[in-house]
Parts: sequence; structure tokens; C-alpha cells
Amino acid sequence: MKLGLIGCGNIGKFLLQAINKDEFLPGGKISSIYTRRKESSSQLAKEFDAQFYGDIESFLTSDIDLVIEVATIEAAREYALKVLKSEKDLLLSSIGVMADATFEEKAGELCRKNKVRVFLPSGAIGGLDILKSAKAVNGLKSVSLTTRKPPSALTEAVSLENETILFKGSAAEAIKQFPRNINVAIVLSLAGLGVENTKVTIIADPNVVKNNHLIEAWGSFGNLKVEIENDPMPNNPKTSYLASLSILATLQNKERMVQIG
Ligand SMILES: NC(=O)C1=CN([C@@H]2O[C@H](COP(=O)(O)OP(=O)(O)OC[C@H]3O[C@@H](n4cnc5c(N)ncnc54)[C@H](O)[C@@H]3O)[C@@H](O)[C@H]2O)C=CC1
Ligand SMILES: O=C([O-])CC(=O)C(=O)O
Repeated sequence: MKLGLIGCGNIGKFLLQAINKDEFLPGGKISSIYTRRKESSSQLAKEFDAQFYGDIESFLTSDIDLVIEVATIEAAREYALKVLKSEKDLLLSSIGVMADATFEEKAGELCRKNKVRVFLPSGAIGGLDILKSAKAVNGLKSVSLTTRKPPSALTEAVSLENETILFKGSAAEAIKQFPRNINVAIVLSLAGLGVENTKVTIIADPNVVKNNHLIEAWGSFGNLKVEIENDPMPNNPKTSYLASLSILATLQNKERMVQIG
């Protein structure tokens, strides 16, 4: 599997190390990197035996089968459809871009036309398998997400003394207000009740050091409660380590003949 990377921050560097150096994806290699930072990315490309591209067109015509986006929602909006038009599979970390139903539809159409696929990893949360099963006979009635992070992981603005609710509303509105923090709400919505019907609360809490996500749901299957206490990535407290692991796991599972879950 020949892979291309859009963005090369925390998750990108994790993937370069895990795939190109530590060989956690047998037969896989990140061979092309596209970013807007020529100097630092050329250096990284050299270190991990990949090729750096400063323009998206030559990146997309390079010899790759699948593109991994690990940049931002804006970057995903700008490049995702181009990736599918160029007949490459796509794995998105900035899943928030899929909150836009028209965009999701266009992506689906391009997939059908060009026989390519989009992968949306579970990221920093879990329990999506249960929501998908619950939804199979329209039996899912309620889904909510409560995200609790240290203030530094949510806002640059103030240092808080007490826990503070920063947001309460739909997943659609949450991703508009917190595009760097709540991609998990959109994958949860896609697996469950959609962006308008998925309830989100975001709390900045000076008493926690981990990124905590609590998912609660109920329906004809029963009740669901999943709580994840995520260790943050060492160099970016906004991002949970599990988000990086879930991208690697999605790539590993993609090739398996026996699919689990
Ligand atoms: N699904 C999930 O559970 C999670 C998803 N994310 C998503 O993953 C993204 C990456 O996370 P990190 O690596 O921790 O962020 P980061 O901030 O460490 O790295 C992002 C990189 O993307 C680059 N970039 C930004 N705009 C770009 C553009 N237009 N073209 C090319 N490169 C561009 C930046 O220069 C930076 O190096 C986040 O922005 C977020 O959207 C993050 C955490 C969890
Ligand atoms: O990493 C996390 O805990 C969640 C996150 O930032 C996101 O969903 O964008």
C-alpha cells in the first residue's frame, strides 16, 4: 500500500514513525507528503525516506493508492474531492468536513464513479459499532457526547479555576464553533442520528489532564454508556493519542479478509 500524507503535524509524524520506521503496517509505506511548509517537511521527508511535494497536483499524480488527511477541516474541504477525482482512496482525520451533507454526497458520488473509498476512523472515541447495530432497524432514539478537556486543549483564551461549560447544542453547531476539537462528534453523528440530532456538551475542566469523552445512547437495543479517558499526544494536547492509533488501525484492518465488528 503506497500512502500519501496531507499535513505533517503530530498525527502525521506519528504515522511516519509507526509505518516507515517501526513497520506497524506490513507492506505499507508513506511515500509522498504534501504540506505548505517546505523547509520542515522536506527535512521530515528525507528522514523518513519519502518525497515532499509543495503543490497538490504533483502530489496527487505521484505513485500512491491512498491519501491520509491529517491537517485541518479547511484543508480537507479544499483537497478531499480532488483526492477522489484523482482516483485515490481517502482517509480523513478532519471528519468535521462531513458535517456538510452536500459535501458528503459529492464525496459519495465520486467514490461510486471512480471506484474509490473514503475511510473515517473512530478517532478519539469508541462505541460506533453499537450505534450502527442499533440503527439497523431504526431503533436508535438518543445519542449524546460530553467532552471534557483541560482548558489548554480547548481554548487559548483564559486560564479557568472551575469547570466551565463552553458549549451545549447540536453536533452541527459544535463543529462550527470548535473545528479543531470535536471531529469526534461528527463521526458519532454519521454512525448514529446525524449532526442535527446528536447532542454535544463541551466542558473545559482545570482538574483533568486527560481528554475525556462520554457517549450515552439509548434505543430498542438497550442503553449505552462509553467513557474514554484519553492521554493527549505529547506535542499537541488538543489531540488524543487514540486518534493517531485509530488511523493506523484503520489502515491495518483495510487489508484483512476477515473483518471484525
Ligand atoms: N477524528 C478525531 O478523533 C480527531 C481528528 N483530529 C484532526 O486531525 C487533525 C490533525 O491533528 P494534529 O496532527 O494533532 O494537528 P497538528 O496541528 O499537529 O498538525 C496539523 C498539520 O497540518 C498542517 N496543515 C494545516 N493546513 C494545511 C493545508 N491546507 N495543507 C497542508 N497542510 C496543512 C499544519 O501545518 C500542521 O503541520 C486536526 O486538525 C483535526 O482536524 C484531531 C484529533 C482527533
Ligand atoms: O482528540 C480528541 O480528543 C478529539 C478531537 O480533538 C477531535 O475530535 O477533533
